[in-house]
Amino acid sequence: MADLPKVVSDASERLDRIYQILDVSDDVKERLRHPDVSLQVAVPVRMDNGALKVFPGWRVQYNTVLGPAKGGIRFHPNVNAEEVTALSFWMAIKNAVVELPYGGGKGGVQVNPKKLSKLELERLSRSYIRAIRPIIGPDTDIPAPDVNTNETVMSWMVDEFSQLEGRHSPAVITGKPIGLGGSEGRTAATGLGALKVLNMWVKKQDKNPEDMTVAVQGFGNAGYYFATNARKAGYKVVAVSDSKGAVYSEDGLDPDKIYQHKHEKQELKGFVYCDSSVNEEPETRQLSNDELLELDVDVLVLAALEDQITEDNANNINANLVLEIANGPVSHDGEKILLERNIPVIPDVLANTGGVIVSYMEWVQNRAGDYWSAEKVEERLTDRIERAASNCFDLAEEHELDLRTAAYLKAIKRLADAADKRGNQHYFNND
Ligand SMILES: NC(=O)C1=CN([C@@H]2O[C@H](COP(=O)(O)OP(=O)(O)OC[C@H]3O[C@@H](n4cnc5c(N)ncnc54)[C@H](O)[C@@H]3O)[C@@H](O)[C@H]2O)C=CC1
Ligand SMILES: O=C(O)CCC(=O)C(=O)O
Repeated sequence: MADLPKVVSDASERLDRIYQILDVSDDVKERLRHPDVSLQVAVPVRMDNGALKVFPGWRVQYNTVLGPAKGGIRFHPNVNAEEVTALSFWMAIKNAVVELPYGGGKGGVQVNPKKLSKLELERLSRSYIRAIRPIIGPDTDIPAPDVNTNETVMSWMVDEFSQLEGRHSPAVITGKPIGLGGSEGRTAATGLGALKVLNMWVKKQDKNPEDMTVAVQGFGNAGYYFATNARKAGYKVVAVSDSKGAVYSEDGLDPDKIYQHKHEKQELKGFVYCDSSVNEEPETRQLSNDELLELDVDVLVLAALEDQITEDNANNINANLVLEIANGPVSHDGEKILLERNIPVIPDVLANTGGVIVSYMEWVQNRAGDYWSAEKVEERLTDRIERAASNCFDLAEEHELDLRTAAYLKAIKRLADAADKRGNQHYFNND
């Protein structure tokens, strides 16, 4: 038997604590330690110069006891088997936390998409779908966007799958543009959902958004929609960053102006804001990414990549609360230090579920052929994510757990119940 995935060994202490509270059979415990399917594929691409280049790709399905696998596709130079396995495990947990009828799924290609032309990117997207086609489908595994993939990439992928199947198959992938069966509200859902969870926490602490400062690491899809909605809700967004650097203003930034600048220049660096009617000096200043992480703010929001807070820098964090929108931005050891220092972490498996919740609604709409208004989507998102947040906050209080362990407790209970109900033969089809 291969070594256990690192994500499982990292979570083992947390799982042991959960098994003290929940009665979970040894069979289910053992099954949860291994992904169902882990597929590595070659993704060949004809480059514009005529050469053939092969990129490694993966699709992993982790525990599909609750339903088909669901989760995004990432294009990034650091993608590897271990990362995709961890991301698929977290998808299994988060889908169970928000009570979706899905297991965990995640995919990725090890590539720097910024170095590809648009046509090369389209060929890569189609080639990846051809490679993973045997294991995906509306009833088996439903991909979606993640880092460096977007609705255009999803359109090419749906088109490729539909051509291979010989029929239009919009429900195979979510995060599509509205004209191709996408849902209202999907693009903003991850950032907006995270804000709704933060608002619940703030209300519970008897705090007021207007008195709170926020720094946001990562200014892509998730970070931008969080920041712009947080500002509208009254929080003061004092800093944001992308991979090349950060900008800061004590008086608060306007995320929409920064978005415009980033769109024009492809980076935040160089963004300077000055309200000349009040001040001739620039009100913004540039920071390094590390400086952003160490700011003395009420909420530090992590919306970039994994392992941004680890045992190496957790002692330098000065925020009062960490909100994880990225998947896995605080390492296992980093979190231990934060919790010892009384800095709570609102975990990814709760905070970033807005995206997959609206993906689920897109899938439901595709299957019913009935499309909903933006208001209906937001109302359903709010209802589902607030219910999950409230469950996790209550479980944390009741069992004196940190919020991540409380979320895992809820998830493992659902996964174990479903496994038990499916019966012995589900896991032991040779018995
Ligand atoms: N887009 C979605 O619906 C969902 C995304 N997530 C997670 O949220 C995170 C971000 O995803 P997206 O916004 O979709 O990706 P994206 O590709 O749109 O944006 C990522 C952003 O992070 C920045 N970044 C990368 N390294 C950085 C660093 N060291 N410091 C500061 N900024 C850095 C990039 O420049 C970019 O602005 C990922 O972990 C993803 O898995 C989770 C749930 C759903
Ligand atoms: O929308 C989805 O299906 C999944 C999004 C995703 O990859 C994630 O939540 O990490």
